[in-house]
Amino acid sequence: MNEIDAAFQRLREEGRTALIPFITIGDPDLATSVEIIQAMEQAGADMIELGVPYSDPLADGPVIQRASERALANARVTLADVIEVAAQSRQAGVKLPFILFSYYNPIFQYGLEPFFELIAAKGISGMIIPDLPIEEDAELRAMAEDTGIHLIPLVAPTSNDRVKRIAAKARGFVYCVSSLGVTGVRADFHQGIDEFLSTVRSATDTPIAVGFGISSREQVERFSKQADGVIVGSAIVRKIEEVVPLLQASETKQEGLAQIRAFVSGLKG
Ligand SMILES: O=P(O)(O)OC[C@@H](O)[C@@H](O)c1c[nH]c2ccccc12
Repeated sequence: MNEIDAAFQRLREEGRTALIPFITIGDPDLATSVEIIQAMEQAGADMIELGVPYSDPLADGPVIQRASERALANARVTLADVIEVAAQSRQAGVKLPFILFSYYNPIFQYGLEPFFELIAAKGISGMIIPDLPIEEDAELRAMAEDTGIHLIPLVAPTSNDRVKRIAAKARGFVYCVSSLGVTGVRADFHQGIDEFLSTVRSATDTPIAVGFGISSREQVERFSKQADGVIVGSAIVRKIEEVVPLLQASETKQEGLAQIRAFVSGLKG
């Protein structure tokens, strides 16, 4: 069974909602990313989105754009580097299911065949490709199905009649975007969010998770009532940005990691 499916089954049995952090790999460097992933698991994350830094992150707000710039400036982080960080984290004892998060271009440049060989070999359980719409994903979807690695689709409140088509093919979970626009911490969400989540829920038996703008325990609790998972990216990436100076000095690195751990565990209450 795919690790993402197993995680959701276990969470359902425990009556819990998945906490799914997103972090940009290579921010501030590749070795520290392994330690941040370990901190996420210690803080209670249930699976994790591993972001491939990209030069043109069109769907990202300023926080994640800056994280990508730091990663690309410090270490010129490639797709293969991100996948290697996942493998190193597994070797270090991290049990979390890994979801590779990448725009389509780095995957296309790498080549679909070698890409799937690599992620299958390195223990990636799912992938999210925000700029690959269902209308154009047939070839990649077929390869994902063959390898048993879940292609996790995004649906937005404006997806309307596409929701059913997207949800029907979903694997792993359906990523329900809570608001229009780019990623980034928000005080409120799309006004029709509750009806939207009900629509997605009724369109599939696949778990649904909500992301975009979520940054507090209250917001996590709010969405835990309607979804099987909650995704938090920018708020965590912003905390990492705040503690980068601590992470980059050996005598304060543990303090930096402790602050990240405290922030993420605070989301779970
Ligand atoms: O950052 P936020 O507002 O917490 O949203 C999650 C988001 O970071 C993560 O899932 C993500 C990062 N980049 C994206 C681009 C498109 C959709 C989703 C994403």
